[in-house]
Amino acid sequence: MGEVDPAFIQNPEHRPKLEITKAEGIPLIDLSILKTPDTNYSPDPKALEGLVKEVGDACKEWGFFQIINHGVPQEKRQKIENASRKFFAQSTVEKRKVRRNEEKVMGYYDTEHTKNVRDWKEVFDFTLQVPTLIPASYDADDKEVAKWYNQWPEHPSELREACQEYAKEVEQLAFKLMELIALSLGLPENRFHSFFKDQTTFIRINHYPPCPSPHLALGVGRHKDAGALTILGQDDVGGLQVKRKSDGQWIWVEPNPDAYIINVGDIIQVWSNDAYESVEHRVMVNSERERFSIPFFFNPAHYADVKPLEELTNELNPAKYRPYNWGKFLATRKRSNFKKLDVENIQIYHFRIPDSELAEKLEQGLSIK
Ligand SMILES: O=C(O)CCC(=O)C(=O)O
Ligand SMILES: [Fe+2]
Repeated sequence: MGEVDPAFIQNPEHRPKLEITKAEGIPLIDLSILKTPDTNYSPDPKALEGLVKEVGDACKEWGFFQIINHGVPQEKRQKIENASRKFFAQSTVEKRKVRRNEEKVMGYYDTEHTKNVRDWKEVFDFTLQVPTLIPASYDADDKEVAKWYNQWPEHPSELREACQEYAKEVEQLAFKLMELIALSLGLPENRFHSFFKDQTTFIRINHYPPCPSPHLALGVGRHKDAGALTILGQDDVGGLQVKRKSDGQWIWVEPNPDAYIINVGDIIQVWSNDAYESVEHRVMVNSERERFSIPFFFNPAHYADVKPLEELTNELNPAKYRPYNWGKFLATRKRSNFKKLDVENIQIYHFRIPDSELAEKLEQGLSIK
């Protein structure tokens, strides 16, 4: 990646301003009360109630928050970061030995596009479950299921173990967070667990090299995460910006290498019937320092039909989405990642029930009362 190829250049309205808005940041939440000193430990109910409220408020107001004292050992995080640095420092030829393609969906990739503009980054993807089952195609009538396997590079040889150990730790955290989110919606704490039985979760290691034109390109263009929940570790460089719900301003997320950034994905938005929204974010690059980040995309089983939870809908708050199959949604997304399509990617609003129809349902609901 030398000078800026036109493929990387954002339309003027999407180019980042280099003077950044630091404003009041996304909420910082301390999870230390969840730490389990022994197996019979359960947190003080009052403290837990306070924590659940903090999580619920953050999901409602921002769709994003940071957590500290999250229980993922610093040493595991260091190990994956160190191995990743070594991996990306190699030549393109070496890295492309584990290049992703239409059949092998996991591995190295350096030409990803977000909203049809190329991202200034290279990535390495791996799944948690091996193999991960996923529909073979995006065609709704095709019932064939394919298997995703990981591709591990020869160098550095420690990358594989570092990734697997890290994934186990973050997975536990992901379940804990889903419990807090369930409680915050007034649901039993294990309400979401079964969706993740045959999860399609994957982890991405992002490397953003220094960019000669940070005012024209983005590390990742504006987007929302399609899965349930994202747990993002980032180094001390910074670059992530979140679109503030209250006024649509792009807010810089102050990097804290001890914390994780959590964001609600599209699936939680649908499950919660819009009580919590998946929020747009993007990544700025800079001309001096490379940056690393590691998102963990917590995704349900491919056969999950995503729809508003019955407990969260009623005649006065009818379901705002038609059900959609997660596997087909993901397969459609993966397909367009490879080709720079001129059409818009599949989005949850394609499944949204039109307001006029919702108003009609609401009227019917009211007349029953
Ligand atoms: O690198 C980051 O801070 C965020 C990356 C991201 O949003 C993504 O990969 O979906
Ligand atoms: Fe993202």
